Amino acid sequence: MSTTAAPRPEFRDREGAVEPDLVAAEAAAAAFLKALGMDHDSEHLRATPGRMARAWAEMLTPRPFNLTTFPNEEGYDELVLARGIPFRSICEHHLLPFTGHACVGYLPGERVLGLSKLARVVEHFACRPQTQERLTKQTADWLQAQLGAKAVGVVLKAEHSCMTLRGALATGSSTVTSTLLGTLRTDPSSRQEFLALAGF
Ligand SMILES: Nc1nc2c(ncn2[C@@H]2O[C@H](COP(=O)(O)OP(=O)(O)OP(=O)(O)O)[C@@H](O)[C@H]2O)c(=O)[nH]1
Ligand SMILES: [Zn+2]
Repeated sequence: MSTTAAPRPEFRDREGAVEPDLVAAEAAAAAFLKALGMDHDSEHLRATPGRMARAWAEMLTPRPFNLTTFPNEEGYDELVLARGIPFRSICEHHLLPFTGHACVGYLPGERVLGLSKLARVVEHFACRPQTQERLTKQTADWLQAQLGAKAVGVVLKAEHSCMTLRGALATGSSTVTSTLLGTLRTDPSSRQEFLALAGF
């Protein structure tokens, strides 16, 4: 009996995005350090502009991944939640990192998503200058559009270094954001169940 493999399209939503120019980024990093009065001729700092360029390119370039879904043969109709997904992103206001954990869940329809993809989609949208609100909503909207899920919930809790290591110096503070779609938004008991399972 022949079986037909389920489609596994590679997810890239930034077709046509400009590849990082590491040579130009290194020169800009060197100029940046010089403008801040840093002597990058010292042995420790000599290679720093190149490291800066590669580090920022790494943090701002999403890794493509396969959208592996499976038929929901058992008709599983309860929430699927992945909790404690670590993520790091870059605040678009200061270009400083914010880091935390995500809880991503959905109520399956005809297909279920490979579990690791719940983490990969957060990482995907995190690899760009972001606000926490947008990252939360993009993750939820993507899941709903891709899966035809009956409900989607995303909660992020993060520490913004722009707020803790400088400026307000609000050490230890964290920011929580959530996007609930479908029945998680409209049905108070489903919403309550999701938030209880999410542990927020
Ligand atoms: N809503 C939202 N604001 C953010 C996020 N990341 C950083 N910010 C805020 O963006 C704002 C930028 O404010 P500005 O007044 O232009 O910048 P600033 O002078 O450096 O402000 P301070 O951080 O208060 O020193 C700050 O209040 C940051 O806390 C985010 O993900 N969401
Ligand atoms: Zn910031």
